Amino acid sequence: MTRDMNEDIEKVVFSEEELKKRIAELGKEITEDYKDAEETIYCVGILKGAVVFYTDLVRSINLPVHFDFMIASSYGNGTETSGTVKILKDLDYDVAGKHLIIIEDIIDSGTTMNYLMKYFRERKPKSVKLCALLSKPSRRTVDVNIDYCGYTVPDEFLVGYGLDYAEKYRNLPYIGVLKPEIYE
Ligand SMILES: O=P(O)(O)OC[C@H]1O[C@H](OP(=O)(O)OP(=O)(O)O)[C@H](O)[C@@H]1O
Ligand code: HPA
Ligand SMILES: [Mg+2]
Repeated sequence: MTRDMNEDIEKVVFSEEELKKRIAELGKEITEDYKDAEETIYCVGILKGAVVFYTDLVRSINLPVHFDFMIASSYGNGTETSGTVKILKDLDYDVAGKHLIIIEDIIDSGTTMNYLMKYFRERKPKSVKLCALLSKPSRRTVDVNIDYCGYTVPDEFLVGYGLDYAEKYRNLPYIGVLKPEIYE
């Protein structure tokens, strides 16, 4: 078995350079939208998938923001959602009256974010918006409103840039499609 992850990739969907450019645009848009906000802005990353996108995005937002994270998981080791969202780590802060920007890697079936959005709204923030790098609308089973979306993607299982298959490939610097023999 090779240790070179690149050999498991059928095609690159978004290169490192493309991601960098698009994330800079998202950061600029967010900076503009929140430039007059008076209350604290919390950037909430949904671990583990969002970790790579989160660190790049927050550095392209030119405003003071606070960091917080949730750990949520629903996929286990497969390519299909289990349908049940497990919260493994809650927010650290009381976010009532604050602005929340939820940062997520991908909205696929929508199960995770539909569940988490209800959870965030119950915490009575001043506002809550969602920034997702990727959206796969063809797979949606529940509605999710995405305020800032990096790219709309077709129905393919993607890896890299935080996205995993059975915990692997998260540290690829680009987003790609796995060769079918890897997960069949
Ligand atoms: O729209 P959905 O169908 O719910 O899929 C999207 C979610 O699935 C993945 O997380 P996963 O549960 O695999 O955990 P991870 O972030 O640790 O990879 C991904 O990071 C999203 O959080
Ligand atoms: O396409 C995907 N890749 C990795 N993890 C995911 N979780 C939901 N969709 C995906
Ligand atoms: Mg996730």
